[in-house]
Amino acid sequence: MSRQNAQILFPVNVPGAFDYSVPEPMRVERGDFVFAPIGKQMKLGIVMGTKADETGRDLKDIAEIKSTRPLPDPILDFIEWVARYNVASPGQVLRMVLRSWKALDPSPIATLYEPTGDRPLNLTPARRAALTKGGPFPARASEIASRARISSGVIKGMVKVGLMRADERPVDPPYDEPDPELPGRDLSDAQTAAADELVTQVRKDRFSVSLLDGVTGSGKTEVYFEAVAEALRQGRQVMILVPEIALTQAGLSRFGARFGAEPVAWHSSITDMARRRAWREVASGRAKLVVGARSALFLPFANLGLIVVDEEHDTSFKQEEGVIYNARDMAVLRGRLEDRPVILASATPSLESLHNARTGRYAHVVLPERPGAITLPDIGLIDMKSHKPEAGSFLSGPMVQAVAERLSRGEQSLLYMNRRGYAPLILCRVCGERLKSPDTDSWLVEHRATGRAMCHLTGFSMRMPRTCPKCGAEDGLTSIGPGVERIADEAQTHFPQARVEILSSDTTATPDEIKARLGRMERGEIDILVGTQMVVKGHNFPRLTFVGVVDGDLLMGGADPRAGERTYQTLVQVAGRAGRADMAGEAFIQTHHPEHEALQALVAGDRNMFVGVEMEMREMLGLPPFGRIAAVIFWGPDLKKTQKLAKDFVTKAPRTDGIEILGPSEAPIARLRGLYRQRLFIRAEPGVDLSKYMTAWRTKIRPPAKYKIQIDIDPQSFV
Ligand SMILES: Nc1ncnc2c1ncn2[C@@H]1O[C@H](COP(=O)(O)OP(=O)(O)OP(=O)(O)O)[C@@H](O)[C@H]1O
Ligand SMILES: [Zn+2]
Repeated sequence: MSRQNAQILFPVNVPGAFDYSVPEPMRVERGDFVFAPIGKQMKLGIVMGTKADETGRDLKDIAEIKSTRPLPDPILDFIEWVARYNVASPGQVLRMVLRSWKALDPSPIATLYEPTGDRPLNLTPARRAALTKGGPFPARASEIASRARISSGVIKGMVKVGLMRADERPVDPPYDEPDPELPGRDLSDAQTAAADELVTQVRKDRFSVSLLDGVTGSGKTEVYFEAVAEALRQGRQVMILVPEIALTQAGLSRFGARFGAEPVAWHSSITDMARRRAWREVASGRAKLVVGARSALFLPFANLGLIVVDEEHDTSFKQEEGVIYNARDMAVLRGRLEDRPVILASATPSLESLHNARTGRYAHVVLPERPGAITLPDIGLIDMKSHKPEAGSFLSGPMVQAVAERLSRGEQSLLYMNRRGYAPLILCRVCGERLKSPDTDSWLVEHRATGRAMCHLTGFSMRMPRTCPKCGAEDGLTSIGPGVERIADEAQTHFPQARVEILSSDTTATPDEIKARLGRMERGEIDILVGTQMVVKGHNFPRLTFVGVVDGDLLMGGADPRAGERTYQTLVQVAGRAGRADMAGEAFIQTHHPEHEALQALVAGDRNMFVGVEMEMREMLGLPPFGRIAAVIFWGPDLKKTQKLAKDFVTKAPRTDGIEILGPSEAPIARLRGLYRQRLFIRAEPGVDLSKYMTAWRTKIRPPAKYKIQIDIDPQSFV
């Protein structure tokens, strides 16, 4: 046998894998974890491939194989494909897979204590505290001690007298198994038909994509639960991707209720310990049901059976930093590499997915109505040109009237305003100065509840100044425009007796407060809820019958070719929160442009009309799904040099047919955290491999230190 060479990929941002020699008698295989020297360090990497050494090159030796489960083939392929598609380095993608090194080792073993069940009457206070306040059990002595505010010695004493039991156990136990045989809800005929179609795809046990396209409240979740149950019956694992803000306890409990065990939750704010446990259990194939935000896509499933992307149109599936990728598209790619079915669910599918369904690439599974006698809400427009509120007010007469009616009937209203804080602009009446974020092209937003002025782009915040920072005038600063806090104030002024609360993803509200507020809303303890985007996601409030959109024009305009689509999607989703139980719902949208086609389609309840107009426009302009686009953003500390970098980059464009270059020009956010931003768009005809083209282009220029070239394939954000 000849000596083996191996290509090792390290989780670092370098162009690719490095060749190493495998010293005899060591043998490695694709997917093995190894230690190898890189620079002066010994680093853990992964074997991407091996070959017989024919060249006799002088290569460094691999130092050691780590004894752990190798990464499965499909995820190795996935790493390479994600990198290629998004013009990133495979090492950066590997880093997203290996979020927890400790997960590669078996669970640490510790001495864990739990009560024996013996409970004599004459307990000392410390021992009683250990039993009543020390849980959940089993736990380490130190954990019990700190929860019960006693010393660890007490617990050891309890073992001696038979009140506690001590065992050596893994700290990270496996999760409870979901049970696919628990009964779901009784499905309507339409829901049953849809569920059957999805179950059939799961039984075929190979790659397919189904678009589950059902109106708001039609029971999409109940329907895809049947497909999930089928995959679990096969003994396989299921990955469900949801928008990050849908990962609330209420959201997870729904899975728990259906399958008898809480799913494994994966998102950006879980603890390191939870991350390690989840990763290890997913890799072993034991964790069966994972519900996660977009990064769950990079978990190393051993035996994946089904991928579901819920709210597939949602913009939060796009990661905008580091490796820029769209989790919905990458989920379809992962399904293809794993050769397993994928379900994309939405009440407002993206035009790309609709196009794929219409052209037959995706199966189209449609739920045209809500189950039973429940109907979709009626939607009306309020023309703000003829219903102008007084200066400094933002709710029109008809809107206030609609809320008043609900209040008199004991029903709930939701006022949607997608702006956090009190007012989006702080202006000096004396000198005209606007309060701006330092080093960033963005206005400061007044947050009255906390008394601060904040930048929503960078997180900068300062105490709300009393005098104008420019002219020094006292009491000259005034707030322009509405945010949720201001709308809540106005609603409270109209209805002094009403229980008004705000729901927004603010730094001031802890997850527990948000949970409590959602609970009060569900139980009918809030009359008027004023909320941002956060209220849109998947909530069911049975007594909510009126939705008022304070500013229907907010999402429109600008240079964003997706603005129409976004407006339509958001408004359908917000309106769709009304009348989901047995009381009919209604929605009003305040607008200055009632003639806008997205609004007209909404009122007519005619999605095809909107989609038709939008598709025609996209086809004419060669935009997705009829062509592809990429964005390039140039970042740098000096304006002139950033402009020059962008221009130089354009001169290096490889010559190919079917490519059009637009720009460079200043980005709408021209300065962020002190860095200037220039921007370029590339439009490609359908047949062009845009990723390959951009990769070739990218290698022709190396930005100077402190300058950055960022490539975004299929951009969703146009700032
Ligand atoms: N067949 C049924 N019988 C009883 N209740 C049902 C049935 N189908 C759905 N529901 C209930 O209707 C509500 C809406 O269902 P679900 O959340 O699954 O809809 P959805 O299509 O995912 O909604 P959206 O896209 O608007 O978030 C839920 O409270 C759900 O439990
Ligand atoms: Zn001033």
